[in-house]
Amino acid sequence: MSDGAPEQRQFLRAVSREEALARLRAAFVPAPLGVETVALETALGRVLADDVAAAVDVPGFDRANVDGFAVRAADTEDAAEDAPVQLALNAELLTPGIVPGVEVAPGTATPIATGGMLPRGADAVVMLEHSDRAGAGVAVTRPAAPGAFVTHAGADIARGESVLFAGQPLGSREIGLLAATGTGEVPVWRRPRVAILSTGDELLAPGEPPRDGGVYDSNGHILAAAVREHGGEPWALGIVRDDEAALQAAIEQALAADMVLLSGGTSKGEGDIAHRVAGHWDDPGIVVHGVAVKPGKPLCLAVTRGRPVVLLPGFPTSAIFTFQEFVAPVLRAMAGRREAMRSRRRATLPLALPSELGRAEYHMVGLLPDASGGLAAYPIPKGSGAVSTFSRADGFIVAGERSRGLAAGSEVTVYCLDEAQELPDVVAVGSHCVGLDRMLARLRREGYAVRSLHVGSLGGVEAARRGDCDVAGVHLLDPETDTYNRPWLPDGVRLLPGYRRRQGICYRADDERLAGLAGTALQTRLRADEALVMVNRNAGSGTRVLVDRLLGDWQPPGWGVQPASHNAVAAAVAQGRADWGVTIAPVAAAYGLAFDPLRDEHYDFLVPESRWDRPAVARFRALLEDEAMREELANVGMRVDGESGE
Ligand SMILES: Nc1nc2c(c(=O)[nH]1)N[C@H]1C(S)=C(S)[C@@H](COP(=O)(O)OP(=O)(O)OC[C@H]3O[C@@H](n4cnc5c(N)ncnc54)[C@H](O)[C@@H]3O)O[C@H]1N2
Ligand code: MOO
Repeated sequence: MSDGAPEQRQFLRAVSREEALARLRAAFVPAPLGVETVALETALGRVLADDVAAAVDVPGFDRANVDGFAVRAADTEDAAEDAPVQLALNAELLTPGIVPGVEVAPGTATPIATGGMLPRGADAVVMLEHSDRAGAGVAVTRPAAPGAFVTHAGADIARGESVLFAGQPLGSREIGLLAATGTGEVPVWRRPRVAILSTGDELLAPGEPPRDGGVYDSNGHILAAAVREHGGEPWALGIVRDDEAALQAAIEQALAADMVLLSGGTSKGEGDIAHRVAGHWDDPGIVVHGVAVKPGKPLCLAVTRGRPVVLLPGFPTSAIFTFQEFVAPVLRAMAGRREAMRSRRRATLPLALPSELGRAEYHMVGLLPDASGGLAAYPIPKGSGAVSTFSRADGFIVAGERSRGLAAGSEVTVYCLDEAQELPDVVAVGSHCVGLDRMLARLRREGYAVRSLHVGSLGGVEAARRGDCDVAGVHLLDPETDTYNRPWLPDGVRLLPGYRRRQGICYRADDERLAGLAGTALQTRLRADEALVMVNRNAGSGTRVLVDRLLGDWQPPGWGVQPASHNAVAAAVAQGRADWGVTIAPVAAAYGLAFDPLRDEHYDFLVPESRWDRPAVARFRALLEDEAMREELANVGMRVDGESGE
């Protein structure tokens, strides 16, 4: 473009994951960066750069394994309970660390402690329990075979034996081995230094006060921690503004590292400048821009001055997912580590999962033990723009480039992100609610292991039907019967009445057009003033039914804006994108908005019959009757008094 407008370059042809990895490897062959020697105390997590052979035997001498007497086995051959063999005691006591000075001659014995060094002449130890000490002698009541209760020198680790090999990551167990062989320092691979930059004018460092339009830099921090987990040394360079010169300077500084990671600005928007900076390099510079995977399409892989420079997408789940899939293997190789193998599990997919043709789609899932002893994989319905998607998932499933999606009930392979979860005492799924959060927090404090997964009300209904959860929190309004939740109750599932959340109209308390108005007066004003903009709710939500009733045929300005959560409505009003909307009282309060009640929404729990009497579920049910709990719920705006469930 010539008019000064930012250039909008097309992505290079989006390549497959395999092709992207192959191109990167063609331009950069990852290898360990050099050796350094570190003290054993600081070796945890490092990777051995050389084999380590034992310089000593372990044990270093023939060692007694019990408290007793060092003897010649042959002397004890005829010993018996009723015919003990008498041995004369030598005048020394062999505690650990004492080098014996007296030979065990035939007919004699030397007192020895566990860990003591066997003296010349002795070839066995008689346990204290099989002897009677009498004056200057000892009566042995059981024969000892040669070698009894003795560990010979080098039996544990022999001098010269290789105890650990190059490439071995050092955990506590390896450190124990090294210490036992007297190794005080170890050769390890140098940790690759990875510079990490986050780009975007909107970014705030965690700890800074929030501001309108601000976004906390989560990518920089999750990446730094992940770099460390894979054996690198993060070099956090913080936030760079969307300014080409500033970014260029920051990258120049960052290239002192062994690898550079940037996130944000990979896509095609006007502020997306990172790839433009990388576009100037030709040594070889960008090798991949665009990968046929979701999340991660805009990933950009470059190599300059012999270093990989990776431009990760700004969306948090895309950023960390592409880091794990494309960058971590390279980083590990540079750290001297092998590629990590993800453990896999088979699971059933309870809900259908549509998928785009042409991109391999990675769907994050939460795993729940199902009724038949297997696992159910619940897709986490937030997209790659969400931070919580990757951070809360147990693993992911893959729908290939040619897949249009997976049917409900499919058997799937789940690639696990973490090692096995603790088996929970109580599994809560469904729609998220701060009231439920408080109840689960209480259960946790009481010692129950709680697992909660936010899969929406309909996901909750399905989980309850399949028996994959203990309680499913739902708030579904059937407009035909004007009833909450009960119409969705599957066979074999009970309804546990929960609490009610007051719904009503929210507006800014300082909006002079509305201040102080309530009830009919408020609604009349909303209709009268055409400058007042509403924010609607998504079709299918219980709140939308309420909004539709409130509006009738009227479609005020803002009607088309239809977010899917109570919080989004309150945020739109608080931030001035709209002037009023319908939300629940606790959310309106959290945003400091005025609130005029309309009716109550019922938030209830679906409990599979088979789980009703489980101790944790019984406790959960009891909590709804508990005075202190009710007070806590009331404090966050939940109404637990009176009838519920209808
Ligand atoms: N017209 C198109 N738009 C987009 C496309 C496309 O193909 N055509 N691709 C979409 C996809 S897929 C992704 S993924 C994103 C990637 O966007 P960018 O890499 O350019 O990232 P930004 O625009 O800078 O930010 C996106 C989003 O992420 C937030 N962000 C950025 N950095 C951080 C950080 N360090 N910590 C937390 N959050 C961060 C940022 O505020 C934005 O909300 O592009 C789509 N668009
Ligand atoms: O492909 Mo983007 O990385 O989905 O979010």
